[in-house]
Amino acid sequence: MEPGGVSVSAVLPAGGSGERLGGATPKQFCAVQGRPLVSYAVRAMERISWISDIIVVVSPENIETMKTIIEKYGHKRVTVVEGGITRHRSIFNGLKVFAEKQFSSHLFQKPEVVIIHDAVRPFVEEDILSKVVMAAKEHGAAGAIRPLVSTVVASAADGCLDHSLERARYRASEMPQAFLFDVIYEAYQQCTDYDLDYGTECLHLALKYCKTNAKLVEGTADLWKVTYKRDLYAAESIIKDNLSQEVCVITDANETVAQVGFLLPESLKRQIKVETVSISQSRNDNHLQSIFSGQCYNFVCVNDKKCAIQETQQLVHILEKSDIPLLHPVVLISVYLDISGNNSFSIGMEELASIKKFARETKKKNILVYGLLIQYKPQLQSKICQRGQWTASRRGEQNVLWMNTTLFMLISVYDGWHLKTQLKFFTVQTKDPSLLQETVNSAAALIMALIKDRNPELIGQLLVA
Ligand SMILES: Nc1ccn([C@@H]2O[C@H](COP(=O)(O)OP(=O)(O)OP(=O)(O)O)[C@@H](O)[C@H]2O)c(=O)n1
Ligand SMILES: O=P(O)(O)OC[C@@H](O)[C@@H](O)[C@@H](O)CO
Repeated sequence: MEPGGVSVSAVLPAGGSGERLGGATPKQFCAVQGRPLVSYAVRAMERISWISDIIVVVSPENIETMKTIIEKYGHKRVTVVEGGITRHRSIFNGLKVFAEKQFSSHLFQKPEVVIIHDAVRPFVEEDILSKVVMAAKEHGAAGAIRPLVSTVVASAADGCLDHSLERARYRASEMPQAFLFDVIYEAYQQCTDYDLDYGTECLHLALKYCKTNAKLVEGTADLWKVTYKRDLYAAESIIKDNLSQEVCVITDANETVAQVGFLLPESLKRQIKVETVSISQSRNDNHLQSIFSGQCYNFVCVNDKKCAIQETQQLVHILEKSDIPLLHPVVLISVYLDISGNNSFSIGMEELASIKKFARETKKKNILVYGLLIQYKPQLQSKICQRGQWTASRRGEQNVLWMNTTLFMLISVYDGWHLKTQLKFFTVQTKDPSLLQETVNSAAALIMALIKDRNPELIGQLLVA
Protein backbone atom coordinates (compact mmCIF):
# COMPACT_ATOMS: atom_id res chain seq x y z
CA MET A 1 0.00 0.00 0.00
CA GLU A 2 1.43 3.40 -0.98
CA PRO A 3 2.16 5.57 2.07
CA GLY A 4 0.15 8.45 0.66
CA GLY A 5 1.58 11.93 0.79
CA VAL A 6 4.97 10.87 2.14
CA SER A 7 8.13 11.42 0.09
CA VAL A 8 10.36 8.37 0.49
CA SER A 9 13.85 7.41 -0.61
CA ALA A 10 16.08 4.46 0.26
CA VAL A 11 19.70 3.93 1.30
CA LEU A 12 21.17 0.47 0.70
CA PRO A 13 24.48 -0.09 2.50
CA ALA A 14 26.57 -2.36 0.26
CA GLY A 15 30.08 -1.35 1.23
CA GLY A 16 31.14 -4.34 3.28
CA SER A 17 33.81 -6.97 2.56
CA GLY A 18 31.76 -10.03 3.49
CA GLU A 19 34.49 -11.60 5.67
CA ARG A 20 32.13 -14.09 7.35
CA LEU A 21 31.06 -15.45 3.98
CA GLY A 22 34.66 -15.90 2.90
CA GLY A 23 36.00 -15.73 -0.63
CA ALA A 24 37.52 -12.90 -2.62
CA THR A 25 34.25 -11.40 -3.81
CA PRO A 26 32.26 -9.36 -1.28
CA LYS A 27 28.94 -11.18 -0.77
CA GLN A 28 26.82 -8.36 -2.23
CA PHE A 29 28.52 -9.01 -5.59
CA CYS A 30 28.32 -12.81 -5.45
CA ALA A 31 26.15 -14.26 -8.22
CA VAL A 32 22.77 -15.75 -7.32
CA GLN A 33 21.12 -17.35 -10.33
CA GLY A 34 23.70 -15.57 -12.45
CA ARG A 35 22.98 -12.12 -11.03
CA PRO A 36 24.82 -10.21 -8.25
CA LEU A 37 23.06 -10.39 -4.89
CA VAL A 38 22.89 -6.59 -4.57
CA SER A 39 20.78 -6.42 -7.74
CA TYR A 40 17.92 -8.21 -6.00
CA ALA A 41 17.61 -5.63 -3.22
CA VAL A 42 17.93 -2.80 -5.75
CA ARG A 43 15.22 -4.43 -7.88
CA ALA A 44 13.00 -4.84 -4.80
CA MET A 45 13.19 -1.08 -4.23
CA GLU A 46 12.96 0.16 -7.82
CA ARG A 47 9.81 -1.81 -8.59
CA ILE A 48 8.08 0.25 -5.88
CA SER A 49 6.96 3.46 -7.55
CA TRP A 50 6.64 5.51 -4.36
CA ILE A 51 10.34 5.18 -3.56
CA SER A 52 11.90 8.16 -5.31
CA ASP A 53 15.68 7.72 -5.10
CA ILE A 54 17.71 4.63 -4.32
CA ILE A 55 21.19 5.27 -2.95
CA VAL A 56 23.55 2.30 -3.05
CA VAL A 57 26.63 2.78 -0.88
CA VAL A 58 29.68 0.78 -1.94
CA SER A 59 33.39 0.82 -1.15
CA PRO A 60 35.52 3.00 -3.46
CA GLU A 61 37.02 0.01 -5.29
CA ASN A 62 33.56 -1.30 -6.16
CA ILE A 63 31.98 1.87 -7.50
CA GLU A 64 32.58 0.93 -11.15
CA THR A 65 31.38 -2.61 -10.51
CA MET A 66 28.15 -1.28 -9.08
CA LYS A 67 27.65 1.13 -11.97
CA THR A 68 28.10 -1.78 -14.41
CA ILE A 69 25.48 -3.80 -12.56
CA ILE A 70 23.03 -0.90 -12.73
CA GLU A 71 23.64 -0.60 -16.45
CA LYS A 72 23.46 -4.32 -17.21
CA TYR A 73 20.23 -4.97 -15.34
CA GLY A 74 18.55 -1.74 -16.32
CA HIS A 75 18.11 -0.48 -12.75
CA LYS A 76 16.43 2.93 -12.55
CA ARG A 77 16.51 5.80 -10.03
CA VAL A 78 19.73 4.39 -8.58
CA THR A 79 22.78 6.43 -7.52
CA VAL A 80 26.09 5.00 -6.32
CA VAL A 81 27.81 6.64 -3.34
CA GLU A 82 31.17 5.90 -1.71
CA GLY A 83 30.95 3.96 1.55
CA GLY A 84 32.92 4.11 4.77
CA ILE A 85 34.99 1.66 6.78
CA THR A 86 31.99 0.63 8.86
CA ARG A 87 28.33 0.05 8.12
CA HIS A 88 27.25 3.13 10.10
CA ARG A 89 29.74 5.29 8.24
CA SER A 90 28.46 3.94 4.94
CA ILE A 91 24.85 4.64 5.87
CA PHE A 92 25.82 8.17 7.00
CA ASN A 93 27.51 8.78 3.63
CA GLY A 94 24.36 7.59 1.90
CA LEU A 95 22.22 10.03 3.86
CA LYS A 96 24.55 12.97 3.15
CA VAL A 97 23.54 13.14 -0.53
CA PHE A 98 20.16 14.39 0.62
CA ALA A 99 21.51 17.00 3.00
CA GLU A 100 24.88 18.20 1.83
CA LYS A 101 25.19 19.32 -1.75
CA GLN A 102 28.94 18.76 -1.99
CA PHE A 103 28.30 15.03 -1.62
CA SER A 104 26.51 14.73 -4.85
CA SER A 105 26.60 16.27 -8.27
CA HIS A 106 22.87 15.80 -8.50
CA LEU A 107 20.69 17.74 -6.07
CA PHE A 108 18.51 15.17 -4.38
CA GLN A 109 15.15 16.11 -2.97
CA LYS A 110 15.38 15.44 0.78
CA PRO A 111 12.75 12.79 1.55
CA GLU A 112 10.41 13.08 4.52
CA VAL A 113 11.10 9.43 5.32
CA VAL A 114 14.21 7.43 4.44
CA ILE A 115 14.34 3.63 4.27
CA ILE A 116 17.59 1.94 5.31
CA HIS A 117 17.91 -1.66 4.07
CA ASP A 118 20.98 -3.89 3.94
CA ALA A 119 21.78 -4.62 0.30
CA VAL A 120 22.43 -8.25 1.24
CA ARG A 121 18.82 -8.81 2.24
CA PRO A 122 17.38 -9.76 -1.17
CA PHE A 123 13.82 -10.60 -0.16
CA VAL A 124 11.89 -7.52 0.82
CA GLU A 125 8.32 -6.85 -0.27
CA GLU A 126 6.30 -3.67 -0.61
CA ASP A 127 4.09 -4.56 2.34
CA ILE A 128 6.78 -4.45 5.01
CA LEU A 129 8.35 -1.37 3.41
CA SER A 130 5.04 0.44 3.52
CA LYS A 131 4.49 -0.59 7.16
CA VAL A 132 7.84 0.69 8.40
CA VAL A 133 7.47 3.93 6.44
CA MET A 134 4.01 4.63 7.85
CA ALA A 135 5.24 3.75 11.35
CA ALA A 136 8.29 6.00 10.95
CA LYS A 137 6.08 8.86 9.83
CA GLU A 138 4.12 8.50 13.08
CA HIS A 139 6.87 7.54 15.55
CA GLY A 140 9.99 9.02 13.96
CA ALA A 141 11.58 5.60 13.47
CA ALA A 142 10.53 2.02 12.79
CA GLY A 143 12.19 -1.32 12.15
CA ALA A 144 11.32 -4.86 11.19
CA ILE A 145 11.77 -7.50 13.89
CA ARG A 146 11.67 -11.30 13.98
CA PRO A 147 11.39 -13.86 16.81
CA LEU A 148 14.70 -15.04 18.19
CA VAL A 149 15.68 -18.55 17.12
CA SER A 150 18.36 -19.03 19.77
CA THR A 151 18.35 -17.83 23.36
CA VAL A 152 20.65 -14.90 24.15
CA VAL A 153 23.12 -15.48 26.97
CA ALA A 154 25.79 -13.35 28.64
CA SER A 155 29.13 -14.84 29.67
CA ALA A 156 31.07 -13.87 32.77
CA ALA A 157 34.78 -12.95 32.70
CA ASP A 158 35.71 -16.61 33.15
CA GLY A 159 33.82 -17.51 30.01
CA CYS A 160 31.04 -19.23 31.89
CA LEU A 161 27.40 -18.38 31.77
CA ASP A 162 26.58 -15.23 33.68
CA HIS A 163 22.89 -15.09 32.77
CA SER A 164 20.49 -15.73 29.92
CA LEU A 165 17.69 -13.54 28.58
CA GLU A 166 14.10 -14.67 28.58
CA ARG A 167 13.84 -15.30 24.86
CA ALA A 168 10.13 -14.53 24.61
CA ARG A 169 10.76 -10.96 25.74
CA TYR A 170 13.31 -10.22 23.02
CA ARG A 171 13.29 -9.95 19.21
CA ALA A 172 15.91 -9.93 16.49
CA SER A 173 16.31 -6.55 14.81
CA GLU A 174 16.15 -7.00 11.05
CA MET A 175 15.74 -4.72 8.04
CA PRO A 176 14.08 -2.73 6.46
CA GLN A 177 14.10 0.20 8.85
CA ALA A 178 12.67 3.66 8.22
CA PHE A 179 13.19 7.06 9.81
CA LEU A 180 12.02 10.62 9.54
CA PHE A 181 15.02 11.86 7.60
CA ASP A 182 15.76 14.68 10.08
CA VAL A 183 15.76 12.23 13.02
CA ILE A 184 18.28 9.77 11.62
CA TYR A 185 20.43 12.48 10.05
CA GLU A 186 20.58 14.37 13.35
CA ALA A 187 21.48 11.16 15.15
CA TYR A 188 24.38 10.46 12.77
CA GLN A 189 25.61 14.02 13.05
CA GLN A 190 25.78 13.71 16.85
CA CYS A 191 27.17 10.17 16.77
CA THR A 192 30.43 9.45 18.61
CA ASP A 193 33.22 7.78 16.67
CA TYR A 194 32.78 4.77 18.92
CA ASP A 195 29.18 4.39 17.82
CA LEU A 196 30.10 4.95 14.18
CA ASP A 197 32.86 2.33 14.37
CA TYR A 198 31.32 -0.33 16.61
CA GLY A 199 27.56 0.19 16.51
CA THR A 200 25.26 -2.14 14.59
CA GLU A 201 21.84 -0.68 15.26
CA CYS A 202 20.38 2.43 13.62
CA LEU A 203 17.30 2.29 15.86
CA HIS A 204 19.62 2.63 18.85
CA LEU A 205 21.15 5.83 17.41
CA ALA A 206 17.68 7.38 16.99
CA LEU A 207 16.89 6.54 20.63
CA LYS A 208 20.24 7.60 22.07
CA TYR A 209 20.68 10.89 20.20
CA CYS A 210 17.11 11.90 19.34
CA LYS A 211 15.08 10.31 22.15
CA THR A 212 13.06 8.57 19.48
CA ASN A 213 11.57 5.19 20.40
CA ALA A 214 11.27 3.29 17.14
CA LYS A 215 8.08 1.38 16.41
CA LEU A 216 8.87 -2.32 16.09
CA VAL A 217 7.07 -4.00 13.17
CA GLU A 218 6.75 -7.79 12.89
CA GLY A 219 8.51 -8.81 9.69
CA THR A 220 8.27 -11.91 7.50
CA ALA A 221 10.66 -14.86 7.66
CA ASP A 222 12.43 -14.00 4.40
CA LEU A 223 13.87 -10.71 5.67
CA TRP A 224 17.09 -12.48 6.74
CA LYS A 225 20.53 -11.20 5.88
CA VAL A 226 23.04 -13.09 3.75
CA THR A 227 26.00 -13.44 6.12
CA TYR A 228 27.48 -16.92 5.69
CA LYS A 229 27.93 -19.19 2.64
CA ARG A 230 24.88 -21.20 3.64
CA ASP A 231 22.80 -18.02 3.37
CA LEU A 232 23.88 -17.64 -0.25
CA TYR A 233 22.83 -21.22 -0.99
CA ALA A 234 19.52 -20.57 0.74
CA ALA A 235 18.97 -17.40 -1.30
CA GLU A 236 19.71 -19.31 -4.53
CA SER A 237 17.27 -22.04 -3.54
CA ILE A 238 14.49 -19.59 -2.67
CA ILE A 239 14.96 -17.69 -5.93
CA LYS A 240 14.89 -20.91 -7.97
CA ASP A 241 11.73 -21.94 -6.15
CA ASN A 242 10.13 -18.57 -6.85
CA LEU A 243 10.99 -18.97 -10.55
CA SER A 244 9.52 -22.50 -10.74
CA GLN A 245 5.88 -21.59 -10.13
CA GLU A 246 4.64 -21.28 -13.70
CA VAL A 247 5.32 -22.68 -17.17
CA CYS A 248 4.03 -21.68 -20.58
CA VAL A 249 3.52 -24.62 -22.95
CA ILE A 250 3.52 -23.68 -26.62
CA THR A 251 2.10 -26.34 -28.86
CA ASP A 252 0.85 -26.85 -32.35
CA ALA A 253 -2.50 -28.03 -33.54
CA ASN A 254 -1.08 -30.37 -36.12
CA GLU A 255 -2.01 -33.96 -35.46
CA THR A 256 1.52 -35.12 -34.77
CA VAL A 257 1.92 -32.63 -31.96
CA ALA A 258 -1.63 -32.17 -30.72
CA GLN A 259 -1.91 -35.34 -28.67
CA VAL A 260 1.27 -34.74 -26.70
CA GLY A 261 0.54 -31.00 -26.75
CA PHE A 262 -2.65 -31.84 -24.84
CA LEU A 263 -1.34 -34.56 -22.53
CA LEU A 264 1.86 -32.78 -21.48
CA PRO A 265 0.21 -29.68 -19.93
CA GLU A 266 -2.26 -31.98 -18.17
CA SER A 267 0.60 -33.92 -16.67
CA LEU A 268 2.51 -30.76 -15.71
CA LYS A 269 -0.57 -29.25 -14.02
CA ARG A 270 -0.10 -31.62 -11.10
CA GLN A 271 3.14 -29.79 -10.19
CA ILE A 272 3.11 -26.27 -11.62
CA LYS A 273 0.76 -23.58 -12.93
CA VAL A 274 0.45 -24.05 -16.70
CA GLU A 275 -0.40 -21.51 -19.39
CA THR A 276 -1.01 -23.14 -22.77
CA VAL A 277 -0.41 -21.15 -25.95
CA SER A 278 -0.78 -22.21 -29.57
CA ILE A 279 2.07 -21.66 -31.99
CA SER A 280 -0.03 -19.05 -33.83
CA GLN A 281 -0.69 -17.18 -30.57
CA SER A 282 3.00 -17.34 -29.69
CA ARG A 283 3.80 -15.60 -32.96
CA ASN A 284 1.76 -12.71 -31.66
CA ASP A 285 4.61 -10.97 -29.88
CA ASN A 286 2.38 -9.16 -27.44
CA HIS A 287 0.67 -12.32 -26.21
CA LEU A 288 3.89 -14.09 -25.33
CA GLN A 289 5.47 -10.98 -23.93
CA SER A 290 2.48 -10.43 -21.69
CA ILE A 291 3.04 -13.93 -20.32
CA PHE A 292 6.75 -13.24 -19.92
CA SER A 293 6.20 -9.88 -18.23
CA GLY A 294 3.72 -11.65 -16.00
CA GLN A 295 6.76 -13.22 -14.42
CA CYS A 296 6.69 -16.54 -16.27
CA TYR A 297 10.29 -17.57 -16.76
CA ASN A 298 9.72 -21.09 -18.12
CA PHE A 299 8.67 -22.09 -21.63
CA VAL A 300 8.12 -25.50 -23.20
CA CYS A 301 7.85 -25.63 -26.98
CA VAL A 302 6.28 -28.87 -28.26
CA ASN A 303 7.34 -29.28 -31.86
CA ASP A 304 7.22 -31.75 -34.61
CA LYS A 305 10.85 -32.88 -34.81
CA LYS A 306 11.24 -31.48 -38.27
CA CYS A 307 10.80 -27.84 -37.33
CA ALA A 308 11.74 -27.81 -33.68
CA ILE A 309 14.85 -25.67 -33.86
CA GLN A 310 13.16 -23.05 -36.05
CA GLU A 311 10.19 -22.76 -33.70
CA THR A 312 12.54 -22.41 -30.75
CA GLN A 313 14.58 -19.73 -32.50
CA GLN A 314 11.36 -17.86 -33.21
CA LEU A 315 10.46 -18.00 -29.54
CA VAL A 316 13.90 -16.78 -28.46
CA HIS A 317 13.56 -13.89 -30.88
CA ILE A 318 10.24 -12.86 -29.33
CA LEU A 319 11.62 -13.09 -25.81
CA GLU A 320 14.62 -11.02 -26.84
CA LYS A 321 12.37 -8.36 -28.34
CA SER A 322 10.53 -7.98 -25.05
CA ASP A 323 11.97 -4.96 -23.31
CA ILE A 324 11.89 -6.69 -19.95
CA PRO A 325 15.48 -6.92 -18.67
CA LEU A 326 16.27 -10.59 -18.23
CA LEU A 327 16.63 -10.34 -14.48
CA HIS A 328 16.34 -14.10 -14.16
CA PRO A 329 17.47 -16.90 -16.46
CA VAL A 330 14.64 -18.05 -18.72
CA VAL A 331 14.29 -21.82 -19.15
CA LEU A 332 13.25 -22.82 -22.65
CA ILE A 333 12.70 -26.53 -23.26
CA SER A 334 12.34 -27.56 -26.86
CA VAL A 335 10.38 -30.82 -27.02
CA TYR A 336 11.14 -32.81 -30.15
CA LEU A 337 8.33 -35.17 -31.00
CA ASP A 338 9.29 -38.19 -33.02
CA ILE A 339 6.57 -40.71 -33.60
CA SER A 340 8.17 -42.21 -36.68
CA GLY A 341 8.14 -45.42 -34.78
CA ASN A 342 11.51 -46.58 -35.98
CA ASN A 343 13.86 -47.50 -33.23
CA SER A 344 16.81 -45.73 -34.75
CA PHE A 345 17.90 -42.61 -32.94
CA SER A 346 15.99 -40.00 -34.85
CA ILE A 347 18.22 -36.97 -34.36
CA GLY A 348 21.53 -36.86 -36.15
CA MET A 349 24.87 -35.75 -34.67
CA GLU A 350 24.79 -32.68 -36.89
CA GLU A 351 21.42 -31.67 -35.54
CA LEU A 352 22.62 -32.26 -31.98
CA ALA A 353 25.62 -30.02 -32.65
CA SER A 354 23.35 -27.27 -33.97
CA ILE A 355 21.17 -27.50 -30.85
CA LYS A 356 24.27 -27.11 -28.66
CA LYS A 357 25.56 -24.18 -30.71
CA PHE A 358 22.18 -22.46 -30.58
CA ALA A 359 21.97 -23.04 -26.81
CA ARG A 360 25.41 -21.54 -26.25
CA GLU A 361 24.42 -18.42 -28.16
CA THR A 362 21.15 -17.94 -26.32
CA LYS A 363 22.81 -18.45 -22.93
CA LYS A 364 24.51 -15.09 -23.45
CA LYS A 365 21.01 -13.62 -23.40
CA ASN A 366 20.22 -15.38 -20.13
CA ILE A 367 18.01 -17.93 -21.88
CA LEU A 368 18.77 -21.55 -21.01
CA VAL A 369 17.75 -23.84 -23.90
CA TYR A 370 17.36 -27.58 -23.28
CA GLY A 371 16.23 -30.33 -25.67
CA LEU A 372 13.81 -33.14 -24.80
CA LEU A 373 13.06 -35.96 -27.23
CA ILE A 374 9.78 -37.81 -26.97
CA GLN A 375 10.02 -40.87 -29.13
CA TYR A 376 6.67 -42.48 -29.20
CA LYS A 377 6.01 -45.51 -31.31
CA PRO A 378 2.27 -46.04 -31.55
CA GLN A 379 2.48 -49.54 -30.14
CA LEU A 380 -0.30 -51.81 -31.12
CA GLN A 381 -0.51 -53.94 -28.10
CA SER A 382 -3.17 -56.33 -27.19
CA LYS A 383 -3.71 -59.54 -25.36
CA ILE A 384 -5.83 -62.02 -27.19
CA CYS A 385 -8.74 -62.86 -25.01
CA GLN A 386 -11.59 -65.10 -25.70
CA ARG A 387 -14.31 -62.93 -27.05
CA GLY A 388 -16.84 -61.91 -24.51
CA GLN A 389 -14.65 -62.83 -21.59
CA TRP A 390 -13.25 -60.05 -19.47
CA THR A 391 -10.43 -60.41 -17.02
CA ALA A 392 -11.84 -59.59 -13.62
CA SER A 393 -10.34 -56.45 -12.23
CA ARG A 394 -8.75 -57.30 -8.95
CA ARG A 395 -9.39 -54.80 -6.09
CA GLY A 396 -6.96 -51.88 -6.17
CA GLU A 397 -5.13 -53.27 -9.09
CA GLN A 398 -6.41 -52.08 -12.38
CA ASN A 399 -5.88 -55.04 -14.56
CA VAL A 400 -6.23 -53.49 -17.91
CA LEU A 401 -7.61 -55.66 -20.57
CA TRP A 402 -6.87 -54.92 -24.15
CA MET A 403 -9.49 -56.60 -26.18
CA ASN A 404 -8.68 -58.21 -29.41
CA THR A 405 -11.97 -57.15 -30.66
CA THR A 406 -13.31 -58.96 -33.61
CA LEU A 407 -15.94 -57.04 -35.38
CA PHE A 408 -18.28 -58.70 -37.68
CA MET A 409 -19.37 -56.14 -40.06
CA LEU A 410 -21.94 -56.65 -42.66
CA ILE A 411 -20.91 -54.63 -45.56
CA SER A 412 -23.24 -54.12 -48.41
CA VAL A 413 -21.59 -52.85 -51.44
CA TYR A 414 -23.75 -51.63 -54.22
CA ASP A 415 -21.77 -52.11 -57.33
CA GLY A 416 -24.31 -50.97 -59.84
CA TRP A 417 -26.55 -53.75 -60.84
CA HIS A 418 -25.66 -56.27 -58.23
CA LEU A 419 -25.87 -55.85 -54.59
CA LYS A 420 -22.83 -57.63 -53.34
CA THR A 421 -22.82 -58.52 -49.73
CA GLN A 422 -19.62 -59.22 -48.01
CA LEU A 423 -19.05 -60.35 -44.56
CA LYS A 424 -15.96 -58.70 -43.34
CA PHE A 425 -13.94 -59.76 -40.33
CA PHE A 426 -11.99 -56.96 -38.69
CA THR A 427 -9.54 -57.31 -35.93
CA VAL A 428 -9.07 -54.04 -34.19
CA GLN A 429 -6.21 -53.70 -31.79
CA THR A 430 -6.34 -50.98 -29.25
CA LYS A 431 -3.44 -48.57 -29.16
CA ASP A 432 -2.13 -48.64 -25.67
CA PRO A 433 -2.79 -45.05 -24.48
CA SER A 434 -1.14 -45.73 -21.15
CA LEU A 435 2.21 -46.14 -22.92
CA LEU A 436 1.93 -42.63 -24.34
CA GLN A 437 0.78 -41.31 -20.96
CA GLU A 438 3.75 -42.99 -19.33
CA THR A 439 6.10 -41.33 -21.80
CA VAL A 440 4.43 -37.95 -21.32
CA ASN A 441 4.62 -38.27 -17.52
CA SER A 442 8.32 -39.04 -17.85
CA ALA A 443 8.71 -35.96 -20.06
CA ALA A 444 6.83 -33.84 -17.48
CA ALA A 445 9.13 -35.08 -14.72
CA LEU A 446 12.21 -34.15 -16.77
CA ILE A 447 10.73 -30.73 -17.55
CA MET A 448 10.10 -30.04 -13.85
CA ALA A 449 13.64 -31.11 -13.01
CA LEU A 450 15.09 -28.75 -15.64
CA ILE A 451 12.87 -25.87 -14.45
CA LYS A 452 13.75 -26.35 -10.78
CA ASP A 453 17.45 -26.89 -11.36
CA ARG A 454 18.03 -24.23 -14.05
CA ASN A 455 21.50 -25.69 -14.49
CA PRO A 456 23.50 -23.76 -17.10
CA GLU A 457 25.78 -26.79 -17.54
CA LEU A 458 22.96 -28.79 -19.13
CA ILE A 459 22.09 -26.31 -21.86
CA GLY A 460 22.02 -27.73 -25.37
CA GLN A 461 21.74 -31.29 -24.08
CA LEU A 462 19.02 -33.55 -25.45
CA LEU A 463 17.25 -35.57 -22.81
CA VAL A 464 15.07 -38.50 -23.85
CA ALA A 465 11.74 -39.07 -22.12
N1 LIG B 1 31.74 -0.76 5.84
C1 LIG B 1 30.57 -1.36 5.56
C2 LIG B 1 30.22 -2.61 6.14
C3 LIG B 1 29.01 -3.20 5.82
N2 LIG B 1 28.20 -2.56 4.94
C4 LIG B 1 26.96 -3.19 4.50
O1 LIG B 1 26.09 -3.42 5.58
C5 LIG B 1 25.27 -4.57 5.30
C6 LIG B 1 25.20 -5.52 6.48
O2 LIG B 1 26.52 -5.70 6.97
P1 LIG B 1 27.24 -7.14 7.10
O3 LIG B 1 26.28 -8.24 6.88
O4 LIG B 1 28.04 -7.14 8.33
O5 LIG B 1 28.21 -7.10 5.82
P2 LIG B 1 29.79 -7.22 5.84
O6 LIG B 1 30.38 -6.22 6.76
O7 LIG B 1 30.21 -7.20 4.41
O8 LIG B 1 29.99 -8.70 6.42
P3 LIG B 1 31.20 -9.20 7.36
O9 LIG B 1 30.91 -8.58 8.70
O10 LIG B 1 31.04 -10.66 7.35
O11 LIG B 1 32.48 -8.70 6.76
C7 LIG B 1 25.86 -5.24 4.07
O12 LIG B 1 25.05 -4.98 2.97
C8 LIG B 1 27.20 -4.58 3.92
O13 LIG B 1 27.63 -4.51 2.57
C9 LIG B 1 28.53 -1.31 4.39
O14 LIG B 1 27.76 -0.75 3.62
N3 LIG B 1 29.71 -0.73 4.72
O1 LIG C 1 25.77 -6.53 12.24
P1 LIG C 1 26.04 -6.74 10.82
O2 LIG C 1 27.03 -5.76 10.28
O3 LIG C 1 26.34 -8.17 10.43
O4 LIG C 1 24.67 -6.42 10.04
C1 LIG C 1 23.90 -5.37 10.46
C2 LIG C 1 22.75 -5.90 11.28
O5 LIG C 1 23.12 -5.88 12.59
C3 LIG C 1 21.57 -5.02 11.07
O6 LIG C 1 21.30 -5.14 9.72
C4 LIG C 1 20.34 -5.47 11.82
O7 LIG C 1 20.64 -6.11 13.01
C5 LIG C 1 19.39 -4.31 12.07
O8 LIG C 1 20.06 -3.21 12.56
